Amino acid sequence: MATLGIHSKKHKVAIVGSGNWGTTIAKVVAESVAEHPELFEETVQMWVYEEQYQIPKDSKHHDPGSEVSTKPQKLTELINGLHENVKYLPGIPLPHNIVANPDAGDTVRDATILIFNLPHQFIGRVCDGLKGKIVPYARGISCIKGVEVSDKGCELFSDSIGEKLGIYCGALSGANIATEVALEKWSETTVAYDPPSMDSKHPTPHETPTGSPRGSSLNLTALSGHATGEIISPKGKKTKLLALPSEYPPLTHANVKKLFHRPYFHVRMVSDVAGVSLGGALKNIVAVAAGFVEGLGWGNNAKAAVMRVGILEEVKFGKMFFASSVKTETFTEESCGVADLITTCSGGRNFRCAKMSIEEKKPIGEIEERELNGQKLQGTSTAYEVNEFLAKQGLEGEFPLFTAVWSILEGKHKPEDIPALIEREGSGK
Ligand SMILES: NC(=O)C1=CN([C@@H]2O[C@H](COP(=O)(O)OP(=O)(O)OC[C@H]3O[C@@H](n4cnc5c(N)ncnc54)[C@H](O)[C@@H]3O)[C@@H](O)[C@H]2O)C=CC1
Ligand SMILES: O=C(CO)COP(=O)(O)O
Repeated sequence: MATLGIHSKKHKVAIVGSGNWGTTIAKVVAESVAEHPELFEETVQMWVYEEQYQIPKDSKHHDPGSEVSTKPQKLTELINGLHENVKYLPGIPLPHNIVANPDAGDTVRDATILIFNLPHQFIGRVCDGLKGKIVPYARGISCIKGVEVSDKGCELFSDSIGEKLGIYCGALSGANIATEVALEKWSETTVAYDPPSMDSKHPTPHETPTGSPRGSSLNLTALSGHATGEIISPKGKKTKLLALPSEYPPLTHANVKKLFHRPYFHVRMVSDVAGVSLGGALKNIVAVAAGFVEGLGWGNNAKAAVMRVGILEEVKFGKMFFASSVKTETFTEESCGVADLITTCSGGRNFRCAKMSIEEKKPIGEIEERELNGQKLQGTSTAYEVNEFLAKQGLEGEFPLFTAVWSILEGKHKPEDIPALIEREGSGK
């Protein structure tokens, strides 16, 4: 059996995205790779969507005598010079082994582990630009909270990234308000990584084609000296994969955990990629509803009612559309499920902006623009995307809370209508 000591290569890690959560995860990972030099290369490249940014007067970096403070500068240069993402994660010192890179292709060059962490509306285009630029046997982890709705139906980002780039992609999601994690306040997270069987030289019986629940099949035909195989998504889509060469440490649960686990960021590893991804995506719609009732001044009982129905709709959505792989326990027992619902409905951006929109009687988009300094809400667009998907099948009535949020955003109903809308027969079952 191979031990880590005999692996001649280390994993190079790249982060695709550098917003509030993207930069926080870059910090987490940069600390971990420095702690595990036997597994990972020390430098972590982080792709930054380049923009000009002027350091605000109240920043500790503001120096009226310096050009850096008086004129807008490239964000990448500010991050690399100050070791801080002054726009999206101000006030948090970043490890010096993070390199901000404006060139996405250059960021991922030679990386065997790609971490995708962008607002979900941008990921499709960014992945298109990465095609042909990644190592063919790279493996991915999506930290994105959202779903992709298209003519093909409703897909997980882990699947659509995997399919576009021809790689296996797992997911990380949890009760993780970025600023708290960045400040190293303790939290838990869930990482779903179901190692493709072709990555193992000695597959165990349950990893063989007929035994694997996700159906990853092993075909030891040599291609460029590596084993190949294919992975089958929860929706039955097949993606051809090149095995991770044996020169690299295997990406077992234990090794993937080492990439993210910190004393202040506790990782639980699972295999339910669909459950983890859906918990993170769908709770954002519920958080908008929680913000609406809070904005009305209705109190904690009302918010709890919305959360109760919300988690039932999350599970129902998973079971109805991703039946082959989703586990109820992922929603009820893991950080990515009930815990994320609670934290986001308590203090997340979706909750806060929805609350303000009701209090100030202004569209939520206007509040987002004013309050978030370029950060993006995911709950509003996810409410539209999920509604589009449900409406096509005439299933809106099966998900009254998700539908109510869409309907309120559309101006067809008022937040005061939520109790009646979710009271419909069968709701929450
Ligand atoms: N912020 C948080 O507390 C948490 C966020 N998440 C999830 O992580 C994902 C990423 O969120 P954040 O890092 O917080 O992003 P963010 O909300 O800070 O968004 C800003 C990011 O979007 C980028 N951006 C803006 N326009 C773009 C364009 N046209 N193309 C590409 N990128 C562009 C900006 O450069 C910046 O990196 C989301 O799905 C979110 O739901 C998950 C856990 C916690
Ligand atoms: O996902 C989050 C916490 O886990 C953050 O939620 P918001 O995007 O609503 O801030």
